Amino acid sequence: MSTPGYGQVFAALRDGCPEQWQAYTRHAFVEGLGDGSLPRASFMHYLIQDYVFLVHFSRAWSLGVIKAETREEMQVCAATVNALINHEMALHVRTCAGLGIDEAALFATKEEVANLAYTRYVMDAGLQGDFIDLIAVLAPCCFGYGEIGLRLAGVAVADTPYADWIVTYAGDEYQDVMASVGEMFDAAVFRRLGPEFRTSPRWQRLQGRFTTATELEVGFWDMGLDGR
Ligand SMILES: Cc1ncc(CO)c(N)n1
Repeated sequence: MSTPGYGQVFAALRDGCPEQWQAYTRHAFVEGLGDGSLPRASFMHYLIQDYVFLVHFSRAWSLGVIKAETREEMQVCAATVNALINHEMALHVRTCAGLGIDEAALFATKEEVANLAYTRYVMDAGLQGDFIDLIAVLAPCCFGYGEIGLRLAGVAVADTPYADWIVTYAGDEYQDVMASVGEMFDAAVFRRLGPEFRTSPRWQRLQGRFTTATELEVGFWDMGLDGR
């Protein structure tokens, strides 16, 4: 199937680590969401950790407003922070509330090491580098879930209990934000590295950040499965 377009910089980074990208987006956890075979306990373990993930992920996106060099960059980062806090996290709150887990309990959840490692790596990469270092390390999370959501929406069995999750990421709200992030990322990289960005001395570092974040996404799914 064709891959949705989130811009040419993302496509170049993704194509620079095909094995890791495959391990992330075709992980057993993901396949279990689509065919409904994922154990409920694994899903809940993942979702509660993901709530905490999103708290720190939102903090990292907020750093984008600080590192931005144009109002457009600021605008896309601010809109993403809004989407994460006010929309995506609503899925987690709603799903957990249905099982009697209230938001105070979610916020107080103890982070698993794989979760902690991922978000603090993102935060540190963003603090150390400039705006495009930050977006490169945020990109696998954003676009990976966008790709996974769209693919699962096409192949998931009708009665998967995880339809709400799939729709959250396949839906227009998430996809529209991702399209604007992809456009902004292209413009941000062209602005700093020029159209021949792949030959820039900085490219390998951006690729390294992206690849490591992708590996940490694999670790996050593994953590979810371990919760069985
Ligand atoms: C671990 C992880 N990666 C990406 C996303 C998408 O925002 C998420 N919710 N959780």
